[in-house]
Amino acid sequence: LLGVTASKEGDFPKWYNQVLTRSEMLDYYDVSGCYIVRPLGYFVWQQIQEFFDAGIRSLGVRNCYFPMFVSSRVLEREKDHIEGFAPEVAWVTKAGSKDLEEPLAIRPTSETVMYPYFAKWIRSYRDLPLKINQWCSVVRWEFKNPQPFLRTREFLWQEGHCAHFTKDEAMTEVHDILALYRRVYEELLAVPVIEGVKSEKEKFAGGVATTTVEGFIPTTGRGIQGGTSHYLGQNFSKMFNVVVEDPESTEAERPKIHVHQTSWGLSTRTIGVMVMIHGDDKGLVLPPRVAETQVIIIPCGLTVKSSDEDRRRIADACLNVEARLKMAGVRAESDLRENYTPGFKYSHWEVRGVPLRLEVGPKDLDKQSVLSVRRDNADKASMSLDGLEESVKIMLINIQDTMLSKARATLDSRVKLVLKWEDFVPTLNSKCLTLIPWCEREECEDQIKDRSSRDSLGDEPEDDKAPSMGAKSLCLPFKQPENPAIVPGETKCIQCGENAKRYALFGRSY
Ligand SMILES: O=C1CCCN[C@@H]1CCCn1cnc2cc(F)c(F)cc2c1=O
Ligand SMILES: [Mg+2]
Repeated sequence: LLGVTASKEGDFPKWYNQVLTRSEMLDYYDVSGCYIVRPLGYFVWQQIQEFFDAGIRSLGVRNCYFPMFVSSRVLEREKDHIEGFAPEVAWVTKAGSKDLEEPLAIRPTSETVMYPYFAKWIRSYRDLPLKINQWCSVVRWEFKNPQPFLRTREFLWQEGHCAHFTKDEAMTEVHDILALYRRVYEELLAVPVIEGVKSEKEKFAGGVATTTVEGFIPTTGRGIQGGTSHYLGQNFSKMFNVVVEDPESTEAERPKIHVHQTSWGLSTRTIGVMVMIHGDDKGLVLPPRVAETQVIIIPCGLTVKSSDEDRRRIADACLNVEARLKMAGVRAESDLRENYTPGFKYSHWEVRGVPLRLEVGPKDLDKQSVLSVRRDNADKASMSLDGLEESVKIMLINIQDTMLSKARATLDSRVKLVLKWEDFVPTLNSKCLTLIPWCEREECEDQIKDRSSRDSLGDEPEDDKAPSMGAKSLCLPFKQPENPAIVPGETKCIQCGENAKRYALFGRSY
């Protein structure tokens, strides 16, 4: 067994690689940008799927499946939708030794695949709302350096696509879905996120508005887009002619109304964010909600002098505790391997992120108790065998809550109000995000990115590495700071001096 030897603060990329591979969450693959999601990692994705699927089902969304191949005619249906993305599109051009009549794109997202069928299926307003989702993989041949889970050339996601008769109904759904994304992060992954709307520059160009949940990686001080829910308006329904007759009209030839659409996506990037935030120098730290093994039971206190009778007594006690916890719905396992020391086993399961360890020794048993050890903060506590199920369940809930509240405290401490431009770059350099009064003009955003990529204030970068990465707008948070509140017409944008409209969250990002 190899534990994690890299330090999270010392060599983050190497640490991240070691945590993922030595916890057995993921393995590398010989196609650059592609990775193998191993069972421990896949279990996390399955918990996310189960939770999110139940959530969208209760919103009336039905799952479906569309082909992964898109003809060039269909993909390039609308030039401006696709133009910026063309370099990322992967194409199939041959079958065997024969060239295909026409090359087929592998779906990078499914708007152009689905919406011709929306036009075919939606005839009357009674066919609305149409609410569908698919769980699938998509391929985007990104050229920026790949990172497991965070930026991969193929990734698993869900993409929801809905059509509504009214804008209000569509907007309500956009926010309902964003709330579900927030719950996936906070309730399952114990990751706090900031909800808001994207700037004009950062939004999905094909839509009208993009709402987002933004995460934060404290080790690098960088923000990360966690999931997006778009209000598409009538852009795509005009492009694909998705119309219904106006039910209110009394004319013979009733006017056609273009439907109001939404689309929303969440991917396996969620898993990378969770690992980066909670992992430590012993390896993976899993929130109990998504841990395949929540409790590992390990015999201890036995020595070479221990009698066979003692060994059997301890082993039986472990199996009994395991059975009781399983009966109570806790995902518990015993590690009774003969040829490994307790210490070896502790490390083995720590690198794998198991949230709670129970040590079962002769002395504990004499007292009808076991020793519990938490993975998140290493706290030890003796637990009576009497009522053990309840004690363990309460402990797991406490671990889940503590992980979220710690991560939230860190996030809160790293978001700084910046009211003067001269504080902007130094705040980024201290691994923080900034909340700034902002004019929301696209050219101002470009200037901010440029002025923050060079260390333009003359203070030399700490080391002579490449100049720091520019800051981008992450979102305009729904929760706006109230002190000091933006005074329309008075408060100025800290970069360009124009009137500020709202506070914007800016930072370096993935
Ligand atoms: O972000 C979502 C949620 C799920 C459904 N799609 C939307 C917008 C996706 C935006 N996007 C994102 N990336 C893309 C990459 C491509 F190669 C390409 F051809 C198109 C796109 C592209 O449209
Ligand atoms: Mg992209």
